Amino acid sequence: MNRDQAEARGVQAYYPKDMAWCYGCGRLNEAGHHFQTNWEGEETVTTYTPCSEHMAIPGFVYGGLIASLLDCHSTGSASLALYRDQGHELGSDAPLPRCVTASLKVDYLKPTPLGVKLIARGKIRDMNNKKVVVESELYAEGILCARGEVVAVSMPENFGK
Ligand SMILES: CCCCCCCC/C=C\CCCCCCCC(=O)SCCNC(=O)CCNC(=O)[C@H](O)C(C)(C)COP(=O)(O)OP(=O)(O)OC[C@H]1O[C@@H](n2cnc3c(N)ncnc32)[C@H](O)[C@@H]1OP(=O)(O)O
Repeated sequence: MNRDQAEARGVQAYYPKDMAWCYGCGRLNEAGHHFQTNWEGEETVTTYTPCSEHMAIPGFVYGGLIASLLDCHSTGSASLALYRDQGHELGSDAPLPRCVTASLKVDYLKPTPLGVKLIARGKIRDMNNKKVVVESELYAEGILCARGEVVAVSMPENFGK
């Protein structure tokens, strides 16, 4: 995959197979959302268009879906940020940092409409070599509908053991 393709596909296209099953962003999970996150300047961006099955009340998106979007957007953003900090961009051969969610906070500011493209925009607020704090805003048709703050942490070698 070259750098142009990587930019079109996002960081999740680079997760190794055993890390590509996440319900939110794993490309190998057929039932999942396949969120894709990439840089846009100094911000990170993930887009998704929810359909009727993602309903909370008629016309509006279930908050859990918004949390999922902000979650994977943020762990993807954290991987991108650590990777860039190490001097790499997508398309390079160096292994990507693996990040999991330590903390996820969502503020729901406005009802989020179904059937339109949602755009999550993230900023890296704080970072060291194993922790990244990502603040995000979620827009629908230019309206700020939710805010998220995630602490993403490098996945320990002994994760789950
Ligand atoms: C060729 C190779 C390429 C590889 C590419 C791989 C890329 C793909 C990788 C992965 C993709 C996976 C798909 C996406 C995943 C989507 C997101 C999810 O759903 S993840 C599942 C839900 N999350 C969990 O199950 C975590 C469970 N929790 C834990 O495992 C631990 O609690 C963990 C790792 C989060 C923290 O472990 P500790 O507490 O031992 O780590 P300590 O070293 O003490 O902390 C590190 C820093 O984090 C802060 N921290 C830890 N927990 C915090 C919290 N709850 N709130 C705030 N800060 C926290 C600490 O204060 C510390 O900060 P200070 O460095 O000192 O500034």
